[in-house]
Amino acid sequence: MASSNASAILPVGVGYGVVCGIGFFFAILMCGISRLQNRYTKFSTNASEEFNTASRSVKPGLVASGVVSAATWAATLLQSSTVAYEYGIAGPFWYAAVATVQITAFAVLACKVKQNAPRCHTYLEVIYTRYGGATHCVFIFFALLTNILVASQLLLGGSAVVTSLTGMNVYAAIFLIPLGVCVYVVWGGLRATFLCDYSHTMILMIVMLYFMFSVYTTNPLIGSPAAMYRLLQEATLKRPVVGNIDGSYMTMKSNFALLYAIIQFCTGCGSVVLDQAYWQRAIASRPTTAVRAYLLGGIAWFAIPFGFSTTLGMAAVALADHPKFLTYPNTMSPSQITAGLAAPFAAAALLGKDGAIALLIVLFMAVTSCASAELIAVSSILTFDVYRTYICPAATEKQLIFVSHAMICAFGFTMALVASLWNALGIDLGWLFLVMGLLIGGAVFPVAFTISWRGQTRAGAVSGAIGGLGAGLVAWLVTARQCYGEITVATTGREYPTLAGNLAALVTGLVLSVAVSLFKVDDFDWQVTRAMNPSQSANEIPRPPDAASESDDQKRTRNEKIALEEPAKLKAALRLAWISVALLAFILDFLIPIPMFLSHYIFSERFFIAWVVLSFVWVFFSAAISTVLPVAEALVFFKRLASDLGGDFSDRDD
Ligand SMILES: NC(N)=O
Repeated sequence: MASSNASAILPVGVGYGVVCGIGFFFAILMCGISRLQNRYTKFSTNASEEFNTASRSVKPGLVASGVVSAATWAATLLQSSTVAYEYGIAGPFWYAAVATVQITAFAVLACKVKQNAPRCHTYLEVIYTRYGGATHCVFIFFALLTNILVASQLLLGGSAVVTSLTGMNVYAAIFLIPLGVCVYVVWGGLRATFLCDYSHTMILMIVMLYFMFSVYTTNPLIGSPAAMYRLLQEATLKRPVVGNIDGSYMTMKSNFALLYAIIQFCTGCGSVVLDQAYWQRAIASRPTTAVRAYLLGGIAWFAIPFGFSTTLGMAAVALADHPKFLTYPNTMSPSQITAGLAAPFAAAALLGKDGAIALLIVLFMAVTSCASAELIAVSSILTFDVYRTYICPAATEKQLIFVSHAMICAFGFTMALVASLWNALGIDLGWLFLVMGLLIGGAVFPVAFTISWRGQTRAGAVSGAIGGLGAGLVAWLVTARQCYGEITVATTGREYPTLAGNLAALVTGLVLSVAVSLFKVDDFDWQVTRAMNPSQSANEIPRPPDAASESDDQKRTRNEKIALEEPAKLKAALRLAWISVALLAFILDFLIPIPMFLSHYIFSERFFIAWVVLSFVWVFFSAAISTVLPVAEALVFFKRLASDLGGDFSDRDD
């Protein structure tokens, strides 16, 4: 089980300090920011449009930072390092390359939702409007399943690390991590999660650079790319990688890394397309900038798993038999590997207690900022798709806000409960990550087609989702039984069963939704979904006219109206999205890895140094997109806020 604390190198108080102290620090900070927002801007957190969609006004830099944050799970840091430890340099590259293309591909859906349902709150509302209640309920199931799997993975990964480094009780960690997050999300809604995303991503970048500079420039145990290269060559001789050419850690010719990439592709399709958190960021952004935000966010996110695990995952390989490694004289056990402990153990070996604390902080930032995105996403589903649709269609603004708040708390508790259940059953992060795609993959294409293909029928959508789930489960269990003779947690978490299940679910969902729809193809009129929620602006609580510079806001509203009325702009954005995604997929998923795979290339020392330099450059570029761009965009706002605050203080002095 992941909760072993034999290797705890920090006192238990540090675990509680990080989880409670930092959690509540951010809760108080975000509550203060929300008060400033209510006082000095026209956006009130007491309006449900603002609470759940940030008034669809967020600029692309902040959305990009939010995309980076929503996509940065515990797994992004831990699982990517696990695959570096298991498969060598190919693991981090495939992890980052596959998921980056999926995140940027969401730009296409972001554009489609702006074109075809510009006033929806959730993608499920589009399904309800197009196909009615029964189909809606089927997809609510898949949506909530996705959120529960993603959110419980966060807590499972986060708590395993806190427990292993500090000895903190694993259940205490699972329940305390979401507590502070619930407080600030209840207080500030979606805009608070964007601001929190921003601050957490900035800290994450700083700590990541701290690790990178230590490992590759100063640390006495490694200290340079050349030393890392030498240690990885020694590791190849002592612990060659099965399925890699010459057992080398320094090659893209890694059969199991390639298998992993396919599983990652299937899992990632589901966790992007079915996660309301991604749709929410598209919905929150301005129509004409949603595409840019997703392209920037996806490209920026690449640096996180790539940079982090090319550093700490590879350091875990290099130092696995060093006396400072926490498992010395043994190497990591299979359960420690699959729980995601390669990176924490490497951090502790490299930098002792400082490294362990830095790792705890960076992981806590990833877990809490993604948890905030999940909380507000689920709250929107339960508020708009369950409460307003089936329980109280005439709900007032006050009722919607009350339900949103209650659902955030309810989901915070539920994610902790489910994570505790996984932990009690002995299921860890690695298992959940590989299995998730086969449970949700069937619904991926039906959901994507709902917003993008007028021909998909209700029967096509439902049969694709349910048929995909059935096919995924059967392929998974049958393969586990056939390959390993029994169905256990261990055998069902292996590569071949999860590969079979993930592929079966995704492909069956695609084939059934297309084939069944073509049987009696639909000709849906997008005007129906474009007309959804027509009176939303009437729900907004008006802010006092002197509370903000109305001229800016009026200008923005006018621009957005123009954008909505100018389909040509959205068409151009869609073309940009398709071209960028195709180009990125070609470069990252074919041009770079496949020739190296086919030619069985093993990195030379110079090539490895260039690879490491690339990871540094990408992390700096990513930091600029996700931390500098949002501030640059908001300079005008900050100037106005400073003058409003100055005005208030001088009024008080008078
Ligand atoms: N978001 C992921 N796949 O780490």
